Amino acid sequence: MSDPEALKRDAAAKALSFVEDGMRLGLGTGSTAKHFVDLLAERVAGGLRVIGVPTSEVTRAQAERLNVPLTTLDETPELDLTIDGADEIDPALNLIKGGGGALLREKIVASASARMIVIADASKQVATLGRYPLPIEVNLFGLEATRRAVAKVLDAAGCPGPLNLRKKADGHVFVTDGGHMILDAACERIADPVALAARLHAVPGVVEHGLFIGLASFAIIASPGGAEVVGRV
Ligand SMILES: O=C(CO)[C@H](O)[C@H](O)COP(=O)(O)O
Repeated sequence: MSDPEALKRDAAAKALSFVEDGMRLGLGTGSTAKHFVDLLAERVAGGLRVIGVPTSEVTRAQAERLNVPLTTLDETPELDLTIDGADEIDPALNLIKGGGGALLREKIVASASARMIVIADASKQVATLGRYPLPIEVNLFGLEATRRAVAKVLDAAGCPGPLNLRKKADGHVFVTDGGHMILDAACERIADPVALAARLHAVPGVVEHGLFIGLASFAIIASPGGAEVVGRV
């Protein structure tokens, strides 16, 4: 059995080979992206000049601790490359993201980047998105009304539910960096991610959802045989 952390680190290490001196980077969130920031920091200590926009307060704290220079999208609105993990990756490189709750900033940062590399171990590859619960970030105002409207959209899309308000291990409601809540939708199989993405966006109160359509340029997938590029570099 391969060590999952070693696989994530392999994917992160390969992604580092696409980072060039002077690049403006989007820094992802999650355990795989954490490996990337660790490895990037080693290169920065060795003289690599980059500047990064973190996709969460957790990643910001890590990057600051490791002396990776940071900026914001207000100062640096266009980025060269974002490197981030994913919860699921389909053959068209559509993604489910947001398992770590950072989907809103992750999507803003990826959208501001010329390219996005997804790093993951092979367990994240699926034929059809939906096995992993789809995170939907919602405003606190009108939460129950929004939840019902989202449930209708999911029902029409063939998602059986349940639709759960995300809670932390201590039982308290999970609050995102933007001060919102997350509804996790059990879909099992998302037959048409593009249509579902559009319908979720149309619900007032939905801030963002974890379907990342057409944002990933390519993926680096690590398995015990090595880390392979999936898609066109
Ligand atoms: O979208 C994310 C956080 O919001 C993460 O990228 C996703 O959950 C994957 O995390 P990990 O690398 O820990 O499996």
